[in-house]
Amino acid sequence: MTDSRPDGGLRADRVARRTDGRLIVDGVTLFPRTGETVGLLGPNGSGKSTLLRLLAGVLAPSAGVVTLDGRPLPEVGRRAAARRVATVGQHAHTQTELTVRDVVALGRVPHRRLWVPASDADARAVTAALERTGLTDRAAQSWHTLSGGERQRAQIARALAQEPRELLLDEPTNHLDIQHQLDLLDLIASLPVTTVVALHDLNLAAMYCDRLLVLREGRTVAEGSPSDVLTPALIEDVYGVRAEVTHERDRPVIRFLRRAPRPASPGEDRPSPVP
Ligand SMILES: Nc1ncnc2c1ncn2[C@@H]1O[C@H](COP(=O)(O)OP(=O)(O)OP(=O)(O)O)[C@@H](O)[C@H]1O
Repeated sequence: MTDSRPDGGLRADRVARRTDGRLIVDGVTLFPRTGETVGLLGPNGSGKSTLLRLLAGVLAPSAGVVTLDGRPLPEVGRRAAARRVATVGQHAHTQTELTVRDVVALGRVPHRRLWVPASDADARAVTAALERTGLTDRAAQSWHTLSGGERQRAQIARALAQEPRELLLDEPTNHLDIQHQLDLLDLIASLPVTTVVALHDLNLAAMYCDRLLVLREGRTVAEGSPSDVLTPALIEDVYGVRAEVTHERDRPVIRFLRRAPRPASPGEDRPSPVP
């Protein structure tokens, strides 16, 4: 599905962020199409989280602009933006006394007026979000007793309860076992929302993203479909790792190649065995 409005949705136009005199995001443009899943790739420290925080309006750009339906984010206002854009960061901190359902219900806050009790629609959105993330059984459990992966899923559920049209995720598969990684990305890819997701796993990005944006030192070095972007040359150039790329059902599959350890030649000092 493509966006019929020329300036619709959440967009970053030549955004830069300077911190301590260093450009950590440098002139990045990202125009996600409605409903698509855009993967943000790049080595550690390349600016993925900072770009997500600029898109979320948590950080202000030093140059360039982030717009929501054509209006700069500061003009849209925090509350109105929160009804549209949900974010899941890398490190979620939430008051420990809350139950899982309470945490997920926080997603409804932007939709509720002050002092007005939760409506049936709020309760339905929370129940649906718990179901979609497989946390129904955990609803009454207190947050601080959850495993790392369950906390991650609860934060995704909170974002879903928000019923956003734009979803920003920073390494959402971090703490998840492989089954939950696949379930989560299946879920994200199936949602009728525009998603920008920072990922480290190139194979998961290849499987689930419609488009990829690769950053290095804050700058875009490649953008396009997974097949166009994830070439051996790009992977070696950006990550310094040799890789073999094949294709399955039009999606790249990446196998990383490490040089075999060089056998010691006769007479050469061998490393001492670990005691
Ligand atoms: N508040 C800050 N003050 C100083 N430097 C910062 C600040 N925030 C980020 N940086 C630096 O900016 C660069 C980009 O950081 P960022 O967290 O956006 O990278 P990333 O691509 O998300 O990294 P990772 O894959 O390791 O999560 C890093 O070098 C980081 O140290």
